[in-house]
Amino acid sequence: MKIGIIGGGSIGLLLAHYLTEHHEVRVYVRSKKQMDKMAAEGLFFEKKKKLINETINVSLFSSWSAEEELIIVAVKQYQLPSVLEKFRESNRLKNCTLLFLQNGMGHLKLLNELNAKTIAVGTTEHGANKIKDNHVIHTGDGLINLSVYRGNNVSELAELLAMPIRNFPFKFQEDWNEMLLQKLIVNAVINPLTAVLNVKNGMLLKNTHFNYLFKEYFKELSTILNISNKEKTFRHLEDICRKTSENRSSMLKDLDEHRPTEIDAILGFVLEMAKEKQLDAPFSENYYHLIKGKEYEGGKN
Ligand SMILES: NC(=O)C1=CN([C@@H]2O[C@H](COP(=O)(O)OP(=O)(O)OC[C@H]3O[C@@H](n4cnc5c(N)ncnc54)[C@H](OP(=O)(O)O)[C@@H]3O)[C@@H](O)[C@H]2O)C=CC1
Ligand SMILES: CC(C)(CO)C(=O)C(=O)O
Repeated sequence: MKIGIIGGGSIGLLLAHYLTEHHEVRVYVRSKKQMDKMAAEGLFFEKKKKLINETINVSLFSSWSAEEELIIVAVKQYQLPSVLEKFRESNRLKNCTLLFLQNGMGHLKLLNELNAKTIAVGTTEHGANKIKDNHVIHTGDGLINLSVYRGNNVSELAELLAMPIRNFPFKFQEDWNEMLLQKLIVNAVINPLTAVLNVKNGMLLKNTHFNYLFKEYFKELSTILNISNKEKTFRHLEDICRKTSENRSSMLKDLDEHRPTEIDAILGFVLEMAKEKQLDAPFSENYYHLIKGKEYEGGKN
């Protein structure tokens, strides 16, 4: 199958490496510098200190013309508007299946107006880190959950699922809302807390004061998001925190590196839900503004 990956960042390059095994893949980047480097030197894929150099088809996204059956969008949530603008200009989008892999749920309302054949959403449980324009490190094994958000022609997703890739599983989920909520709650608790407190994920369990905030904040979020099995979800959250105890969360890293964060996609969405349901959200509101304030200050901790 022909697959286009929009965004040659950590997740885009990770996907390019693994999907090339069974599919005809092309990565669409936005800078000519990155395209030239990848074209000249290939992609360097690193895992557990083993380095592979391979050829990957690469083009500028400005030249994208919806030729692929499956388009995977691997940009950050706040980078979606310019991608969607180009999608809307294409009269061939109706033939494509789009798969969006952004964290959070703030982007869903943006997808409704697209006239693609099928719109799928996914959550990524891998860790990946792009260290150069053509060098990505697979830092943590996981899986990608997929679900259909709109449309009923799932042939491209079925093809993806039917050709298993070693160490890179895809898992189909019936309920997109439940799938995204489970990931949202993890990111909504761990990311803002670690970013405000400037600590690794594990410290939210180890430091009794931070752990108190972790628990109280989960209670607020699980009410706003109407989480049905609160105990099970809380255990899952603790488990992720334990498994990633040495990680600096992506939000903390974004602030460290003076980049915008995905706070709008994550807590912006939570605050909209709270408003809709007329629920108080003191923790969420505070963490939202603390992170926005840090972004404004240039992310200096
Ligand atoms: N990295 C990880 O381990 C994980 C990431 N995720 C989620 O996956 C999503 C992607 O994250 P990640 O890969 O880390 O992010 P990165 O910032 O590494 O990559 C985003 C890429 O998108 C590119 N991009 C932005 N706008 C455009 C455009 N208009 N056309 C073409 N390319 C564009 C950027 O290009 P440029 O470099 O030129 O700015 C960048 O290379 C996020 O929502 C994140 O939360 C989820 C779980 C784990
Ligand atoms: C699971 C977690 C919290 C791991 O750090 C993550 O997804 C992130 O940092 O964005």
